[in-house]
Amino acid sequence: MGEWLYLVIGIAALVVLGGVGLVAGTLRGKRGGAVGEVEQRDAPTGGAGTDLLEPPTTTPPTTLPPVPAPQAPEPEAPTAPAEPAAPTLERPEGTASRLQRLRQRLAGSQGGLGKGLLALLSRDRLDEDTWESIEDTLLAADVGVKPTQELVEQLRTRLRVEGAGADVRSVLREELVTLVDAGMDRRLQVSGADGAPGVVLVVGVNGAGKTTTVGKIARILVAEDRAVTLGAADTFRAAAVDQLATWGERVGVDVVRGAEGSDPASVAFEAVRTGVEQGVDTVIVDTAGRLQNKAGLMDELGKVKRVVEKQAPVTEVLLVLDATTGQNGMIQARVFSEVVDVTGIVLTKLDGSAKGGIVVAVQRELGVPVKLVGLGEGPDDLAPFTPEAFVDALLG
Ligand SMILES: Nc1nc2c(ncn2[C@@H]2O[C@H](COP(=O)(O)OP(=O)(O)OP(=O)(O)O)[C@@H](O)[C@H]2O)c(=O)[nH]1
Repeated sequence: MGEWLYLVIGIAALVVLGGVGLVAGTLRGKRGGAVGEVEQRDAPTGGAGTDLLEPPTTTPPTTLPPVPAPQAPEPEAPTAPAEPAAPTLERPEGTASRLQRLRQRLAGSQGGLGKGLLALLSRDRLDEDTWESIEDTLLAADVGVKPTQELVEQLRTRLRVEGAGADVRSVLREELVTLVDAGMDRRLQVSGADGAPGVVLVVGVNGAGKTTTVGKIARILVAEDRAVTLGAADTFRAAAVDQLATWGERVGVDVVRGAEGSDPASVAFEAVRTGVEQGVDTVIVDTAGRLQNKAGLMDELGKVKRVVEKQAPVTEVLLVLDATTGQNGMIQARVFSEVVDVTGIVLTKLDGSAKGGIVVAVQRELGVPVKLVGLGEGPDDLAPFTPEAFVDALLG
């Protein structure tokens, strides 16, 4: 009996131990499936009890950069609707510095004429050959035949009378100033009467520098704190209208323009009407310069002047001439002066021509003073014409 009891207890103990092992094995198998095959194989295994109790590690692999926590997008600050940037206005160059700068340029382009004359006149003997060379020098500079003969005659007389002690330079200076005619009134008529604006019509053939000159005059007036309106009545060339609009924008001056090909007279009328309405000091009108025939030109410019004068009297008609065109320029000058009452001449491109003598020739031809000279393509390269400064630039 005792032996049977030992046998039953032994079997019972074996059954209990086997059951415990079976349960533990099953539990271990369940945990491994949850983490994944690779990790289950490589992970260091601790004791069976610890695996069961601790939560699976969630540490990310160190080779991967930490994933930034997603952030809620920041609300964008409300932006005010963008306002168009105000154009930066240019400040045109003041008169004093412009004149000083341009005198030097004039001396650069015209100095050869004066120096050439001085060299010839300073010879020990002024024989016929020398006088002929003096004439040729003046003619080559476009002074014109009659003024050349007059000047040579005057110089001959004075140098003969004053003899060997004559100051050749000052004699030449005086005679040149007389030739250029210091007595003419060269002021620009840019002011109107009775509260009306001054009205300046700018005429001339295309390419002479009309539009550029209108822009440059506007800058001179703006530099003098005058209110200005521009009229783009050169409606035959769209680019001329755009060009003028740009000149205006740069100094904050209104430009009245019409559609391409519209009636120049109506644009001119509108420009002056706007100027009167806004109470500006000066309206400058750029006109078209088609020279296809005199009758057509006369019709066009005559009409512009007539309609403009319904608003305010025209105070100045400026004829723009390209100094480099020589005799051609003189022919144009004649035609324009027959069509409109030219009151002043603007000689452009004197910087690119050694033929400053055209100043004398054109004044003689038209009986009208040169009032302004263009001395470059820069926006402030326009200067009032003064005979003394001109002659000094010639003589260097
Ligand atoms: N060197 C030099 N060039 C000038 C001068 N004045 C004008 N120009 C140039 O001459 C060219 C013609 O000038 P514009 O003002 O367009 O001539 P325009 O008479 O109005 O001609 P359209 O616009 O065709 O009617 C431009 O390239 C100007 O820059 C000047 O005094 N010196």
